[in-house]
Amino acid sequence: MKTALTIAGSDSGGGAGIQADLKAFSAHGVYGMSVITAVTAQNTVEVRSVQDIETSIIKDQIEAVFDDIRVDAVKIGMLSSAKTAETVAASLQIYEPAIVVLDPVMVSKGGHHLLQSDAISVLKEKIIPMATIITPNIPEAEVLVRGNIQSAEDMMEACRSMQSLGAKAVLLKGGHLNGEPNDLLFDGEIFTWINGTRIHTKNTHGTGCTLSSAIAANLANGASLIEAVQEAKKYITLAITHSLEIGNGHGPTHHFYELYNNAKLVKKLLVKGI
Ligand SMILES: Nc1ncnc2c1ncn2[C@@H]1O[C@H](COP(=O)(O)OP(=O)(O)O)[C@@H](O)[C@H]1O
Ligand SMILES: Cc1ncc(COP(=O)(O)O)c(N)n1
Repeated sequence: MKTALTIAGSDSGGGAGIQADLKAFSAHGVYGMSVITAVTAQNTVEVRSVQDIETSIIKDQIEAVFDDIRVDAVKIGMLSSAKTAETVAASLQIYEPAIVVLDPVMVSKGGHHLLQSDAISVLKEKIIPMATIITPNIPEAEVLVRGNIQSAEDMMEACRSMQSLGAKAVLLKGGHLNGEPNDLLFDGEIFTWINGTRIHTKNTHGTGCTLSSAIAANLANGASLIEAVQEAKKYITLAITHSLEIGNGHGPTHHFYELYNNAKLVKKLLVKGI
């Protein structure tokens, strides 16, 4: 069985962060592991408080996993502080994981800051250069490139600028712009639009976490970058289509194990002509 490790924050409400990542890994048939960077007291409405985990414990968690278990892919989410980002960068440098999917989480759907501003330079200088792919949304990309992104041309320019920070590829998510949620993949040479259809729901808590974890799981399972992203887009679309009316705020996406796996099985059988 392939394995994936998420390095991210805990969401007590279960919709985003570590909890969403592990659910997405399982739905893809990948063995999930976790390094917790921060504990958030959170539900579908708000983030009430955040406790950063001591950096020595973050380092220990990373070492405990890598010293014992083969890690096929790493997904990085909420890093919270500059010292946490420094610790994650230094620890990963020792193990040099081949696949790193970075979701540069900055602000929650409810507007709570999940990354302190002095951590942005560490993210840019030390974490992004080790990423196979980074998956910013529009507001996160605007912080990383220090500019406004409104059009398709702006998205292309932002991708180029972020890729030049050292990531192998960039998936700029268009969900925060008006119109269809079309994402743009740039691998350093080719631009590919990964188009979507907007689902009208408020239940989008954890969509970014889910998408990046699905990409990590697909890469762990041996998919090419473009296949990993295209399949993950199908997965997140299904997960939003069947999102859950849980809580009073932004409800979580549904990690639709049976439907997702059945859909893949039917496709396989059709290809084989069975
Ligand atoms: N209402 C929606 N309907 C369909 N797809 C969406 C919707 N909102 C976001 N997406 C897609 O979900 C994925 C996660 O994006 P986004 O919500 O922008 O992430 P984040 O949680 O980082 O803000 C992207 O592929 C985006 O295009
Ligand atoms: C621990 C943690 N990590 C990430 C997010 C972002 O998810 P969203 O953008 O859907 O609020 C979150 N709310 N909490």
